Amino acid sequence: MNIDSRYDVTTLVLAGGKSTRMGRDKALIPIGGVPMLQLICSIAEACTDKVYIVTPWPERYQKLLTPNSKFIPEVPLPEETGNEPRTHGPLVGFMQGLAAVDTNWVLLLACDLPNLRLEILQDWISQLETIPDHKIAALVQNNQIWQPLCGFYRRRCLPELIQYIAQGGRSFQQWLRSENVEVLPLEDPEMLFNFNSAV
Ligand SMILES: Nc1nc2c(ncn2[C@@H]2O[C@H](COP(=O)(O)OP(=O)(O)OP(=O)(O)O)[C@@H](O)[C@H]2O)c(=O)[nH]1
Ligand SMILES: [Mg+2]
Repeated sequence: MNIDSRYDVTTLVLAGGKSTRMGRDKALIPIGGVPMLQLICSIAEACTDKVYIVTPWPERYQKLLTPNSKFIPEVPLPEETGNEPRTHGPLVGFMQGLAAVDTNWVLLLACDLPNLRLEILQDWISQLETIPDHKIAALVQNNQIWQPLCGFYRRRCLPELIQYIAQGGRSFQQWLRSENVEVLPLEDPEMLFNFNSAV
């Protein structure tokens, strides 16, 4: 891996979902004895210099914090009323995290990727410098569907993202359809397996 690359990438880990399908907080499910959020942050710390957890409830995860990770507390958007649940989807969480980043690239990760592999992330990071300037993201694609929660975004996509969200957009797929995205290679799709229901 190009040793300079890790310093130009910040990891944002999204941990603000309601785990409705799973029925319990996916971030806390242990994998080999380690809560999944902690596992993801440890892997992220091994390949990027800065790691931020974007969540509306930092106090819930305080004890899991790995040495070089910090919280970005998520706040409701102005149009969200006090009666609504304090969560608004991964795209808004990503936007709020991105606003706090000062590197050119962001590695965005869900908190429920039990098969995440450090060496694959390192390999991707080492290739970031070859991605053409006009591409705002580099993601795995399966059957025309982008895998938005395990891939890279340029920080400069923030103004476009703010605009899309201000217009009411909340869908990664829809937003990405209007952007230039590089396809990331992934031989084994198992790495992107995520937990959604108890099996
Ligand atoms: N920060 C933040 N993360 C979110 C939000 N909604 C979902 N996520 C995260 O996005 C990732 C993928 O979300 P899902 O797989 O849909 O998980 P979920 O929303 O908790 O589960 P469901 O309620 O079953 O959809 C997980 O890491 C979630 O924690 C949100 O509003 N804010
Ligand atoms: Mg969800």
